[in-house]
Amino acid sequence: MAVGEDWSCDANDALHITVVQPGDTKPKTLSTFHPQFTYPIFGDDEQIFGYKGLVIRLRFAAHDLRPHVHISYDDRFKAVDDTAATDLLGTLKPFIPEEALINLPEYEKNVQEDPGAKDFSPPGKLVYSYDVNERNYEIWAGSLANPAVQKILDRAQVLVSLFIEAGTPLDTDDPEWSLERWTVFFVYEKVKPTTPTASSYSIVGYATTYRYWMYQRDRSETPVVKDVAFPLPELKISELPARLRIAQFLILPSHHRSGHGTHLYTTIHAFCLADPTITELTVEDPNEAFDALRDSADFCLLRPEFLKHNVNLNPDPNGIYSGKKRPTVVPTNALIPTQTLREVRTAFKIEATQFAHILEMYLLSQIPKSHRLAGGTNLARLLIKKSKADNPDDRRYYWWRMLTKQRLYKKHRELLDELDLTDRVEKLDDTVRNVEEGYEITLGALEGRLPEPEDEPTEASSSGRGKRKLAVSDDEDEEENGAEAAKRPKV
Ligand SMILES: CC(=O)SCCNC(=O)CCNC(=O)[C@H](O)C(C)(C)COP(=O)(O)OP(=O)(O)OC[C@H]1O[C@@H](n2cnc3c(N)ncnc32)[C@H](O)[C@@H]1OP(=O)(O)O
Repeated sequence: MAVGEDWSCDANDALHITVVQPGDTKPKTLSTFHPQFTYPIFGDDEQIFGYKGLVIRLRFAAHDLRPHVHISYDDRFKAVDDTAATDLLGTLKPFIPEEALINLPEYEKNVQEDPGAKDFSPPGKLVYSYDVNERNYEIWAGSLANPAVQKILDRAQVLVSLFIEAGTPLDTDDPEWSLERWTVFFVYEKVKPTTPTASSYSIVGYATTYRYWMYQRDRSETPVVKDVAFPLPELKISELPARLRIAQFLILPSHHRSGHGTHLYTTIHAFCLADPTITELTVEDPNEAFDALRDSADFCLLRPEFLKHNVNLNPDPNGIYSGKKRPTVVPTNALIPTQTLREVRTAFKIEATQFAHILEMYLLSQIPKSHRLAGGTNLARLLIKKSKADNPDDRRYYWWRMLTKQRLYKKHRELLDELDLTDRVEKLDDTVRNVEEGYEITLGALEGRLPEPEDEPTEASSSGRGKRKLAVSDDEDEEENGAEAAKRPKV
């Protein structure tokens, strides 16, 4: 063993995840991919010490995710004093079920000759079917209290540590009443079985969701102390008002960017709409890719509703444009139909911050591009002229920025109030620009996919000047309930 030889390797490269299905004589590979992260298992450096040519193969049967771990390497570091090769099995054991540790021939036999495969159907109920490129897919949903759901989830959970940043596997040993809060959605492809005894299902992805009790107080009723008889009637958690929260959401890499994530998300959303006890759909720690998916899906969902109600920014709120006095507050109620929007949000069960994002994106899309930053509008001129700009689309854009700044200010008030006025204005300007750029990316990605609205906004020119300080107070009686419910890094 040469001194200074490099015995470390990248854990993400060493770990191969393989989906298998029965073949002619032994299981064959359907897809293979590497994890996105291994730090929850191998530490922050994602390095494994003590092996050359290391391959850790984590196999899953395509239908029921029967797992297997197989480790192979060319050479292993011989321990010197305290320095020894990583104990691979010991490190992996907390993350994989015990059943994954049998020998490979036995595993292959189990997959090849699985007597239950032919009649296997995903656990729970079939809730949605769809086609992509002439391939059929199904989404099944079941309670985590169902042992069949639990079994597949237990087998899949290691993927959370490998693909969802800061994701933690669920504890499926919880008491039944708690497991009943969880609904797991599985996406499967319906395939032609590879052998007469093979399954016709192949995993694509899954999501876990849970009911999160929502406190609701009827403010029209004065609270009174009541005499009630004990014991109190038993409460069923499934009957209490709740938010539904998406905890983990995963599509296997071999199926990415084919619309499965969107189908899964919209199915979960439809599940919320159909359940009268669920008031809102929220998401736990969404990442950037999930945000992009959710924003596109929610935009497509809400856009027809906004069009139906002619939602648009009023370029002349309260006749201010024609008046002499400049407004000192953002006249929200005069700018947008707040009551209608509240009703749309409630009906569609979209969480408040997410709804605000989609509304802002929609209102921006209604301003012709040449009057937005992305189309090269003259912002310096607009900031002089402000709400007195001659062109209604310039005024719309001005008010769009003010509305968005108002939301951002409310959300980050504590932080912003620590800054002096000039820095605060600059910070808000930077933030609104970032937000706008993000919306433009999503709108750009959706371009061409959306039906053209009948009344397209018109293009026009702008000019003028003026000066005024930033107004961030609000005249809207805003509904605070749940506005910050989901943890979301996005502003
Ligand atoms: C609550 C949570 O669990 S957050 C964690 C989410 N899960 C993960 O990150 C695990 C690993 N990644 C995945 O499972 C998948 O990549 C997902 C779920 C993020 C996306 O699933 P997909 O099936 O690929 O999404 P889908 O094909 O429906 O994409 C819809 C849109 O979302 C956006 N999108 C999807 N993936 C990405 C990405 N990696 N980066 C940026 N945008 C993305 C795009 O706008 C895409 O439309 P396009 O493909 O036409 O451009």
